[in-house]
Amino acid sequence: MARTALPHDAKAGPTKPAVRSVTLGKLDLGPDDHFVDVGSCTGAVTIEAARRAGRVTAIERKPKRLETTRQNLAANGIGGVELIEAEAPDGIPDDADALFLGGSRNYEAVLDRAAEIGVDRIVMNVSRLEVAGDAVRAFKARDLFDEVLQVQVSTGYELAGATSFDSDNPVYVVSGGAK
Ligand SMILES: C[S@@+](CC[C@H](N)C(=O)[O-])C[C@H]1O[C@@H](n2cnc3c(N)ncnc32)[C@H](O)[C@@H]1O
Repeated sequence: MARTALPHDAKAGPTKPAVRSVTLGKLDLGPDDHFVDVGSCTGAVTIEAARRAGRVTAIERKPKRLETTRQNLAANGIGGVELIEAEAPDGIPDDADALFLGGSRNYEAVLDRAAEIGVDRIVMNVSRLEVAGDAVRAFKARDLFDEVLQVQVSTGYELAGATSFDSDNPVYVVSGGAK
């Protein structure tokens, strides 16, 4: 798999590489899938999803960040992604097979829409504990819940000829889908 270059940054994001791996593992994308990235921001998840899914739609409410998604997609040589400036659930297409919530604004309405159109795989990443609890309850209330993971990653770096570790904050990865 090609490395993901993110030469253009944004105030939020990117989803860290190891967390992207877990997220994309849960999404299990293939060539028949239409994937929707809600809150595409730097485009880090959009780019890696576009290498796997047949179709990708990226939705971002902030125009500057959507432009960052566009620039980073181009920097990775990826075309064909539909970019929508909207605040989801607006913009979510009827034929979505898999959906990622990287942004939590309106997430209950996004889950309502995902349940209504029968999205098969849904992943939401959350960093704040209380929001994670609320998100788990929201997945369960709509019969969308499968699992929540707490992902905590430490990355090795060289220190005095040996290896030490830098820790990232934990991320809660809530996953499931319409039954
Ligand atoms: C933490 S960032 C996502 C990071 C992204 N996955 C990446 O790798 O760069 C959250 C983003 O979601 C956007 N966002 C939040 N709620 C949204 C919604 N309902 N619709 C569209 N964008 C949303 C925010 O503007 C922000 O850019």
